[in-house]
Amino acid sequence: MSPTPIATLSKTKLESNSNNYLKGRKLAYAYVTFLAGNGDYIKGVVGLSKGLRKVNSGYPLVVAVLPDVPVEHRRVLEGEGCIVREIQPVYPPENQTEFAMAYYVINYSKLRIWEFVEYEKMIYLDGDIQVLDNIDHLFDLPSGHLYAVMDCFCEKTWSHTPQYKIGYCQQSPEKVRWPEEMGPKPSLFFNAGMFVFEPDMNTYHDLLKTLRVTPVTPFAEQDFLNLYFKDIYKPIPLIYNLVLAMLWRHPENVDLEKVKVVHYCAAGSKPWRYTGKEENMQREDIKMLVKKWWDIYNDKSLDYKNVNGNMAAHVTTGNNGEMVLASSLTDPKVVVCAPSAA
Ligand SMILES: O=c1ccn([C@@H]2O[C@H](COP(=O)(O)OP(=O)(O)O[C@H]3O[C@H](CO)[C@H](O)[C@H](O)[C@H]3O)[C@@H](O)[C@H]2O)c(=O)[nH]1
Ligand SMILES: O[C@H]1[C@H](O)[C@@H](O)[C@H](O)[C@@H](O)[C@H]1O
Ligand SMILES: [Mn+2]
Repeated sequence: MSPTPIATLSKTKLESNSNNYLKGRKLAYAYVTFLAGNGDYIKGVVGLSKGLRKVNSGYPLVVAVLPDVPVEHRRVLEGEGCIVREIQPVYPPENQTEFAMAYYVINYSKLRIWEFVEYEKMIYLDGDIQVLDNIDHLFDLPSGHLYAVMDCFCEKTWSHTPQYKIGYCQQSPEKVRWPEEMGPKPSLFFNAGMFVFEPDMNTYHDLLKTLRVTPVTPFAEQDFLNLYFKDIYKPIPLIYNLVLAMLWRHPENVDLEKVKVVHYCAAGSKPWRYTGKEENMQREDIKMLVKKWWDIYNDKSLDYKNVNGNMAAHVTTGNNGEMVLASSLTDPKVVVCAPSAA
């Protein structure tokens, strides 16, 4: 049985809390990212965690880790105030992987985050994402939908698709129109590096069941999620997930000043691996964004242990096994979820 959600807990318990910062907030919200392996993506996650703290996010960052993430890396993340949750790998059906880019296969494991039902709503962020501005308000979007930013089809990573072959992109659908003879226009397609979703056990089981009978395609879980959620998907503005290629493919759509979330997904743009050698990587806007990431990553004042008087908060376990939210400001403990009856 899953923990009792906050809504069913006694009101007085919450109202008796005197901390204004926590008042009126739904506490069963969290950010979530995903980490696999013992490589350098942990740097991305640490950078993301510090970025969320810098913008005074009111919710914790859960890191869903695969079993191959070494214990030292888990300790680093906990030391950053993250909640580390181990998940088991999800593999695509056997004999189908030949069609998937091997690199993406691990990403199917991301489906496990639907299992995190102690949270009512979560915002998933890839480890190669940085937040430049607070996006907590996205938790207030009406429930019942999956929210994400529309992808761009113009990079070579899309060369296997009919869209790429004819030069059609949903970001500028008037430039090259979708020809009638090619059938119905493809559904809107989101980039799966960022999305707002509601964990739910029924959805979780159905996702895994459906995956078993779904052919594997090049963008792996990104294609799968797009297919699965196509009826409830709602696009949100690109300021919530700037896929870097937008800067040179659709500059007319981008107002960099307004961007709140940057996704370093273009080839050669991961800040912790940046050399500036790959195509487009010498652009001034890219150099500026890579520097921004490093400034956050290197900022010691954003380390969890150094944050005093900041509104950082994390979920911890109380004496009776209940989940509590502890703020570093006054350390009031507010029950988020009652202990599991299981
Ligand atoms: O060795 C790895 C590889 C990936 N990751 C995690 O998996 C995420 C996805 O990988 P990338 O960010 O490198 O992938 P892209 O942004 O290039 O790819 C996009 O397409 C992918 C298709 O599988 C996913 O949907 C991904 O979320 C989406 O942003 C990473 O951010 C990171 O959180 C690791 O932890 N270790
Ligand atoms: O448009 C994006 C981009 O090209 C990324 O580099 C790729 O990894 C994504 O999955 C894709 O959707
Ligand atoms: Mn990514």
